[in-house]
Amino acid sequence: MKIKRVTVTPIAFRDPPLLNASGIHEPFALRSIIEIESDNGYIGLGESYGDAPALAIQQQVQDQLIGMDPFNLNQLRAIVQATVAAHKPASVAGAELAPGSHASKAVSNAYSAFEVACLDLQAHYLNVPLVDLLGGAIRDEVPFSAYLFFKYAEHIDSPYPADSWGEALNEQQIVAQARRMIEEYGFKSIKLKAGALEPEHEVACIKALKQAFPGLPLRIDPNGNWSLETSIRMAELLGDDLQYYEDPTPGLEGMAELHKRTGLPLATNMVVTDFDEFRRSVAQDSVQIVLADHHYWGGLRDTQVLAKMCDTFGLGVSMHSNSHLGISLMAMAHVAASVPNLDYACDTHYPWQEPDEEVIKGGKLPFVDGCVKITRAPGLGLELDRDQLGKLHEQFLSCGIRQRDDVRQMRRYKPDWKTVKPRF
Ligand SMILES: O=C([O-])C(=O)C[C@H](O)[C@@H](O)C(=O)[O-]
Ligand SMILES: [Mg+2]
Repeated sequence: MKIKRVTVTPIAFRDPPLLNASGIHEPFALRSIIEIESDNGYIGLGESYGDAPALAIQQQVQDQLIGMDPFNLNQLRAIVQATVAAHKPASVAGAELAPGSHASKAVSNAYSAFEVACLDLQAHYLNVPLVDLLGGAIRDEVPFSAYLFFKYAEHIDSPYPADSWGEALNEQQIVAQARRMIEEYGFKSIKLKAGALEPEHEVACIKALKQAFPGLPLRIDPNGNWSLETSIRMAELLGDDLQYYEDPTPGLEGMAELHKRTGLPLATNMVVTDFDEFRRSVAQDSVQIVLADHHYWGGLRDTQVLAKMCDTFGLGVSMHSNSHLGISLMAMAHVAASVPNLDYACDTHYPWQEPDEEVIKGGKLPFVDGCVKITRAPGLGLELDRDQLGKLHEQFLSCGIRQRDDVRQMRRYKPDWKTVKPRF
């Protein structure tokens, strides 16, 4: 079996005005959809970053895969490495919130984009679910958490009508957002994206969530926007309210000191983003839970390696997300299903994406009781809806955004918005 055709299609989909440590989401999020077709008619799908630098590498790799055996993932890695070495990728503004967009992650992120599509193709050829190529499913239902954001009701100068979630800036609105998400999807744990408003206010929102949903595990993620002192002060207010404390303060050293001073379990997708940082983190006990993300950790199989390393060094493992569609969700679910020590519900932005903006046949994937179900369908069990792909590609062409920049977007609301970090 040989690869006959590789297509990388950039897409844009509507994204709500979600607040974070950098600023605010732009009205469109970018992704790329990868299709790999074999000479005997099988197709594998992948989804990755659609920002210009990531897209440029994917487009440089795509034609080099023609004629390759889709089982030869070592050859894929070599092609990606040579391509990245030849074209030094540009750095990306605001990459800390989307670590896979960072130039240093160019190999792992491009490799991952094509690895998922090759594994999907292999699994279709063998007529088995993709997870079988990862050692088989330890669980066939993968739990996800309700991922809450502070948000405005609508985008500034919005190119489309407001989303149905409304404003969420105070305790009542955040509890209402959680209630809707839990009622619609059945999530059994809650994450609050923080680092956007005053820390005491964000902690008050956690307290309100605790009161409204007693017994549900809670997490807060200020994306490194709190100083060490603020993080300690908030830890005192939070007491034992949290399942884990995600990236409150920047840097491996800051997180190590915070853990030493509070004893709280710290999770990260910011200070441990590759195996070198993993090694440095273990040496100083910076974090206790690593949030994996196959998009920048070098694919599904390297995510399994990361999970094994976490197990070896006594760390927990959970999963990070960025704005994404169903191919990414299913790839996340398949690898999560294969990892024995994935003991936490994974993050997902999927509920924030609009129901009419999915590129797979059948529309948006369901969560049942907060879980994505792994079926026995071959591969990821997904088929592309070409009309939808075309529509979201047209939207990419017309939306004018080529690189995520939450700071630039916030300056449209607040012209003197600073990038200083930590802000609080
Ligand atoms: O856990 C995280 O840090 C994220 O999910 C990063 C994302 O970029 C999030 O901050 C967002 O979507 O604004
Ligand atoms: Mg995070």
